[in-house]
Amino acid sequence: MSNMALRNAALDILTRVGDGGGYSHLLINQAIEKRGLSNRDTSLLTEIVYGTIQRKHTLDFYITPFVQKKSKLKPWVLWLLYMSVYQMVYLERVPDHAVINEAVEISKKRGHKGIVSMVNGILRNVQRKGLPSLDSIEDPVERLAVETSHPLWLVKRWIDMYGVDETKSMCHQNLQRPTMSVRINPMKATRERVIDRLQQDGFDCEPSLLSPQGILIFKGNIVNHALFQQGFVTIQDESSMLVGEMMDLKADMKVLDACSAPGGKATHIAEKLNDTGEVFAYDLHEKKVKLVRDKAEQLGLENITAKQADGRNLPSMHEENTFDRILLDAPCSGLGVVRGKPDIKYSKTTDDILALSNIQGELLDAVSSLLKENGKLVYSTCTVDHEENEKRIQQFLEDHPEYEVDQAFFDELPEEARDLPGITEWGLQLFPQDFDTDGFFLTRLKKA
Ligand SMILES: C[S@@+](CC[C@H](N)C(=O)[O-])C[C@H]1O[C@@H](n2cnc3c(N)ncnc32)[C@H](O)[C@@H]1O
Repeated sequence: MSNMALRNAALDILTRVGDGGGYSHLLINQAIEKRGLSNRDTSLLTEIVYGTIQRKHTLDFYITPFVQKKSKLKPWVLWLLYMSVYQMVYLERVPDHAVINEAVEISKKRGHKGIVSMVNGILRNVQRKGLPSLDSIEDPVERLAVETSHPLWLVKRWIDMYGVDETKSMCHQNLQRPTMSVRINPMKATRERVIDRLQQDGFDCEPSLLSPQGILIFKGNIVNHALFQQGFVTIQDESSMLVGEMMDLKADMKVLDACSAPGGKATHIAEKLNDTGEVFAYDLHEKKVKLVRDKAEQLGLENITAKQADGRNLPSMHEENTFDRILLDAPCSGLGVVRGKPDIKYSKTTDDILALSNIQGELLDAVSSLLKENGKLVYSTCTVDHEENEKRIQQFLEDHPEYEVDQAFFDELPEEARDLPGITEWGLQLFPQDFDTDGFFLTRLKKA
């Protein structure tokens, strides 16, 4: 693909994301598949699209002094400016003059002469005069928001919840690319053998501290490797692996995964049961249930039954006191995964958080009756917010005196995770800066 075509594709994706026409990770995947992009093109397209979205607020601060009537610009022109300045500031291997020439060529194809000369003028001014200094922002919270490209309301909310230092680290960590991690399938190979094989094939990888099944991959494309294609490993963030580790699973157990798609944790649970017992995996969306079935099949697991259901209706489908273990990996605002899905940090609102917290409460209430006495229920989210995590659990326990936090959970955490700042009486909030994982909350409750 030519450089021009690649940047045009990037601009299409950015403009669609900006219009609310899709999520960047899905649009990038579609573009890669549709155009059959090479590894080099895939990596540059991903870098430009993610990088531009990830830094959007900072880029806006940078271009504002150079643009008159910014609010009147067509969305594609604004995204072209963001995308170009992103490359000029953050991509050292792309020379500024090449970025400007390509932006001008793209403008010629999409707009009239006035737009072409405006884009050319703005980018040449940025190049000649340099960027405005972030030091000009006096308020330290606003500065943090602009510097790390987070909405101001979110930074303020996190500071109120977790303090300035934790929020600062989290905002900076959210700008880093997530480290790839995979989970080995213990029914097919040991972690040592998989690491040996990957290293022989030129991968830079090491064992995870959070899961004995986890491997961190710093260099190497696992998706193209036979071990991935043959179901020896599956891609999963380490924080999610911790859920399977903390479920206290034993052979022959009957386990409910109420919100299971795409099946990362359901398959982990099934592996831990060593293909004994039974995992009942549900999801609200039929289309997504297929992903759970596909993943189970890819990993060669036969102890998962995946079906469509609203988790809130499960009491009408199963008897009370049926399951030994329940996982509620709840739908959430996703503010812990903004490194990999940067669109999320701009699109979520406090209303979304409150609405999700209500649904989480309804799901918890619904599944709670299905747990056997002395059974254990793990609740998790990939978000960083009290409302959906600690307060959600606190409220549930107030409404359900038959439940309590299982204190053994804290002792069973991996040693490295026992003193984290996110540990409270309600569970563990993992911050992305703790282990370079997603921001993630998990806790384990037991039914007396
Ligand atoms: C955090 S994701 C689950 C990820 C999954 N546990 C995994 O590890 O691959 C939350 C899931 O909940 C599903 N969901 C949302 N509302 C639901 C409901 N009322 N009942 C059941 N599933 C629901 C979503 O479709 C989504 O797939």
